[in-house]
Amino acid sequence: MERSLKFSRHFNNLTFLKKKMIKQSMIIILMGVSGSGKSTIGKLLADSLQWEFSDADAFHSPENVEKMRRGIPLSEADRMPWLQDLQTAIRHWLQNNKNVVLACSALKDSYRQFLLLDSDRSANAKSDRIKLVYLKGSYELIQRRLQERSNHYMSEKLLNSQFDTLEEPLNTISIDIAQPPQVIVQNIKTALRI
Ligand SMILES: Nc1ncnc2c1ncn2[C@@H]1O[C@H](COP(=O)(O)OP(=O)(O)O)[C@@H](O)[C@H]1O
Ligand SMILES: O=C(O)[C@H](O)[C@@H](O)[C@H](O)[C@H](O)COP(=O)(O)O
Repeated sequence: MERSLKFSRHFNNLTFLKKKMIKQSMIIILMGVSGSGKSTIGKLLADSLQWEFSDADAFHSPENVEKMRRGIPLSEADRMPWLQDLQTAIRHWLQNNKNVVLACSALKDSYRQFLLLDSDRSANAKSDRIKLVYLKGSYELIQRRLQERSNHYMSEKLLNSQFDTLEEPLNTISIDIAQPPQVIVQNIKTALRI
């Protein structure tokens, strides 16, 4: 009895040490309105870290994509299944210890709460494995960039509604997007200390 108790304590200590030694993966969510540079910066950042890159655009249903193509803003109900799928993906990455940069508009506080606070089941409160980075820029700058962007379904007419829906995050790393892409990537890495 005494022996088996000792063994089980020893085993628990080993499991604890093993957990501490395995470096836990991280998810960086790059958020901001359409045209703020989430995909461009996200790919560069993921490349420079040798992490996976994922674009939340790819999680939208064909119906959502068609709506945005026609210049109709998504409703709360349109976004719910999309956010649900993104939450499932984040859980999967965390469980499989994958480092991922995710480009995702995450315009409202409630969406961020859903993705950041409710995705990491092992976290008691806020997950420290999911980092949020806000790509911040003026309407005029982003409008100019959207006018120059081609091969994208998103109608530039939606920029007004994107800004109307946007709730700027507080107490979050906020990066000025007026800089060249490589400078932005370096600023994000510096801010996150990675
Ligand atoms: N820092 C930057 N400087 C100049 N152009 C940029 C910068 N970031 C993005 N762009 C350009 O702006 C447009 C929108 O960027 P994109 O990455 O598609 O934004 P989002 O994914 O947020 O919609 C693209 O044509 C992209 O090449
Ligand atoms: O919630 C939304 O209204 C959309 O998610 C939107 O914010 C997102 O930005 C689009 O997917 C367009 O794609 P781009 O951001 O790449 O333009």
